[in-house]
Formats: sequence, structure tokens, C-alpha cells
Amino acid sequence: PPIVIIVAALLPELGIGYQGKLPWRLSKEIKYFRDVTTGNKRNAVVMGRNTWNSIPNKFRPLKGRLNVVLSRTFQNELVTPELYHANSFDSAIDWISKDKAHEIERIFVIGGGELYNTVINDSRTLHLLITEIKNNLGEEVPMDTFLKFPIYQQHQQLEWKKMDEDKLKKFVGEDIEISQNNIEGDYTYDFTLWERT
Ligand SMILES: CCc1nc(N)nc(N)c1C#CCc1cc(OC)cc(-c2ccc3c(c2)OCO3)c1
Repeated sequence: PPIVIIVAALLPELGIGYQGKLPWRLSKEIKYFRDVTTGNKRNAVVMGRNTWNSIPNKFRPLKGRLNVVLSRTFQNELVTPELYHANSFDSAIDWISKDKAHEIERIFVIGGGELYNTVINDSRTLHLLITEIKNNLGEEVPMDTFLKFPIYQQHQQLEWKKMDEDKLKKFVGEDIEISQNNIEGDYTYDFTLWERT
């Protein structure tokens, strides 16, 4: 199944976290994340162990999705029907691809920084769903984790192109309502789709 990175990042530095937490609480953004990763058919959400631990207990495993958690100390095993443990990204993808029981439509990589910065360079990753966040007051927001994505550089031979909103709507599915220029607290954010050229 295709691999999609889904992430919310603060422009321009592409900050995504601080001390293992999301630096913001954006309710419509969480709804978008839930709706897109849940979709209509069964999808997988792949995350690192720290991200798993940072999801509030009552929300994990993320419901309606096959949760795959990576840790170098894990054995590859199906812990429950909704939770698979793997000791590498490749062994997780291999298992998901072979596992007929689940018939996974899309594999969403949902964090954290270390996993994002590895998977962005994997040729099997064809799409990025980036929620571009801006701070309204232009103030410094404490961050310690950043995306190392080569997509905002000015040089021409960009390997990633931002798609228009119609393509985003088609990609996530027409029944998902996409509102742009969302303002919540000190933040304004837009949902974007990027394709590998
Ligand atoms: C939901 C934030 C998000 N947005 C986008 N666009 N992409 C993502 N990969 C994520 C994410 C994520 C993992 C994560 C991390 C986290 O703390 C670091 C908390 C959650 C989370 C997941 C579900 C929740 C919730 C928080 O509050 C209510 O329901 C989820």
C-alpha cells in the first residue's frame, strides 16, 4: 500500500514538537488528522514509540486504524488486532503488505521527527499531507524537533511539488470537509498536499 507522511508543522522552520509534545492544541487540525487517517477503508498509522507514548491514553490505539508502533527493542508481533509492534520501518511495511487479514489501503506515517526524517527519503513515500501552521503574532514558539524536508528550498530541481486544493480534496476524499486559513488561538493553518515529481 502507498506510504503517506501526515504532519503539522510551524513555518518557516518546520518545527513539529517540544519536549515530546505538540506545541499547540488545534481542534480542527486533530479532527482533520482523525478523518483523513481513518478514511473509508482500513488504513494503518505508523509511529515511533515516543509518539505512541505522547498520545493521551484514552485515545490510543487510534480507533478504526491499524496502529503500528516502532521500537528497536520490540519483537515483531501483533499485540492486539489494532496494535502491531515492529523493530524497524521496513519490517512493519513488509508485515502490513503481506497481512491479508487487514487489507490496508494507505499507510500513514504520523511521527515523530526521527521517523519523518527517515521516511521522507524513502522512494516508496509518494505524498505528504502537511498542515502549514503560522503563528499570528510572529512570536518565537519553543521547539526542539524539526522536519528535515528538502521541499521549501528555492533551488529549481525540487523533487516535491505542492498540489492545488482540488487535488487535495480528491486525495483525502470528497466527504472530508477542508477549510483553509483556519484560525485557532495564536495560530493560522492550512492543509496542503505535496507530490513527489
Ligand atoms: C493530531 C496531530 C497531528 N496532525 C497532523 N496533521 N499529523 C499528525 N501526524 C498528527 C499527529 C500525531 C500523533 C499525536 C501526537 C500527540 O502528542 C505528541 C497527540 C496526538 C493526539 C491524537 C489524538 C487525539 C489527541 C492527541 O487529542 C485528542 O485526540 C497525536
